Amino acid sequence: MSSLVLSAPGKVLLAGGYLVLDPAYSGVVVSTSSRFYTVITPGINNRIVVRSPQFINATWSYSWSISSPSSVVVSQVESPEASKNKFVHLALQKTLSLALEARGPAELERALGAGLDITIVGDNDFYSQQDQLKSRNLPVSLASLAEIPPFSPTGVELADVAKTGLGSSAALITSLVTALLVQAGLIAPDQLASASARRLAHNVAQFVHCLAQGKVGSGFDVSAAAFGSQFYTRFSPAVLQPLMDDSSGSQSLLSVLAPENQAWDLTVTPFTLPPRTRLLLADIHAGSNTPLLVSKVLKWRAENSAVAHSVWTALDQCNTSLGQTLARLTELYDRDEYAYVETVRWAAGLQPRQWLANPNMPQAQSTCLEVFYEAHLLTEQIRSKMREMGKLSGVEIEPEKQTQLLDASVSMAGVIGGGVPGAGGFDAVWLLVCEPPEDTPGLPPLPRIERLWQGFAGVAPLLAQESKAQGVTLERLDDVPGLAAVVNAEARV
Ligand SMILES: Nc1ncnc2c1ncn2[C@@H]1O[C@H](COP(=O)(O)OP(=O)(O)OP(=O)(O)O)[C@@H](O)[C@H]1O
Ligand SMILES: C[C@@](O)(CCOP(=O)(O)O)CC(=O)O
Repeated sequence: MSSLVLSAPGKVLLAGGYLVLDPAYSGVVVSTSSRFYTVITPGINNRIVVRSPQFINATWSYSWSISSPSSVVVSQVESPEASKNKFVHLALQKTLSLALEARGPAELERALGAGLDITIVGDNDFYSQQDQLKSRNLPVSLASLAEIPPFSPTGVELADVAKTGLGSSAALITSLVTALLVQAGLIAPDQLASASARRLAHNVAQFVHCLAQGKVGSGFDVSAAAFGSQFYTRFSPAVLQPLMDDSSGSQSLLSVLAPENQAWDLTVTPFTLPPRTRLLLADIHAGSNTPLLVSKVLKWRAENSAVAHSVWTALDQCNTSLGQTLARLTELYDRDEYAYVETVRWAAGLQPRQWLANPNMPQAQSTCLEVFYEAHLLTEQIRSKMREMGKLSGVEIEPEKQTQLLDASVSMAGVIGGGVPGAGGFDAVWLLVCEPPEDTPGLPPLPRIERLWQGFAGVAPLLAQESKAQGVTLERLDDVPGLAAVVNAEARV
């Protein structure tokens, strides 16, 4: 059976939380190796059946009707036990409407055939696996997480799952919308990497995500899902306003969502973490209510504009410098790989405050070390400013428990820095850790940090690293471990 598979990564906003809502400021976003996958296979009975096999009561069945020449209506097929999924329903409705507008009814009928079967799954990291580890009697470690089968069932309904904050809805929508755009012939599979295909996928996903959330956020999560790790400056919400206000669905989607539309004024500057460093996330088995945190912080900002302006300005300087410093490390690697790798070996065995202590360090290495140390200082300054923002606005941006976890973690040998990502609160926290070559003497930082975290109740690492692939990607079913098994198990039900 032919299958079309699209994946999109999750995200970690290392720096720029709250600020990135304002187009005057940027964020540093890392896309994660943890991804959402959408698999489309031919269906039957003129139905689009969408299944999320990791959840209980998560199959949604839709019919469609095309009234010539310009309207398609996607309706959920009612059944007493059917739950609703606004995100999935809107992705279908809006992407098929766009396909009808762009390619006409005959092409849309062809794309839908006798129906579509769609399976959606997310890597285990999007959901806390701590209960799984407990029930399997496994110690809390990266090795144990790797033993949990891919796309493991959560045992609960979608509304009740403990999320880790990696942006499940943005990754889900981006993979689903892009898969539908490919299925409908708006994106040729071999063109997906092109700038215009990616922009189309981004624009449609951004619109659907905003509509499903009922508001236009900064959109950094959808941008990371579409384009990969980046420095992100938001688009003006005005570009989407006509579509957000169009309750009758009569507005042209194509004129707003087309990649050529210059009103999409976001800035995406591709970025990667420095070589021989690793992103490491700590799930704290909780998850944040981002909209609530955002509304409180923005209310405080509006009521205290002078103080807020000085906090925002100071934070922005640190955030921008952190982005530049990380990019500079990659440049230093490109310029002198040997000196860079020797620096990582040295830094991996010492706490940051000891890094600059050797007066006999060769010049090229001490230059590298100074930049690593600068990155460390900046992450600490950002944490301190974020705590100040939280204190002033009465919001737990870096709650006391995370402060303890991060303080202990960032004083470990080989840890460059860390922080609370995005809106902060109880989402998984991040660290950037040195990864020295294997022949480096001594225990590397990663297992030492795992051991440290085992002393913190309710804390577990996640497998996620930085995504090697840039943004939304066409996959082969058999190349993704465990994916064919979940899709085929579903098909047998
Ligand atoms: N596996 C899935 N299958 C189908 N729909 C999903 C899935 N995961 C998420 N969703 C959709 O996304 C919605 C959750 O979106 P919400 O904005 O609350 O999460 P989020 O902020 O992206 O979460 P997080 O950043 O913590 O991962 C769900 O109600 C559902 O509609
Ligand atoms: C607070 C905010 O800037 C970041 C939220 O990030 P996260 O979903 O908590 O990772 C909100 C936004 O950018 O839409």
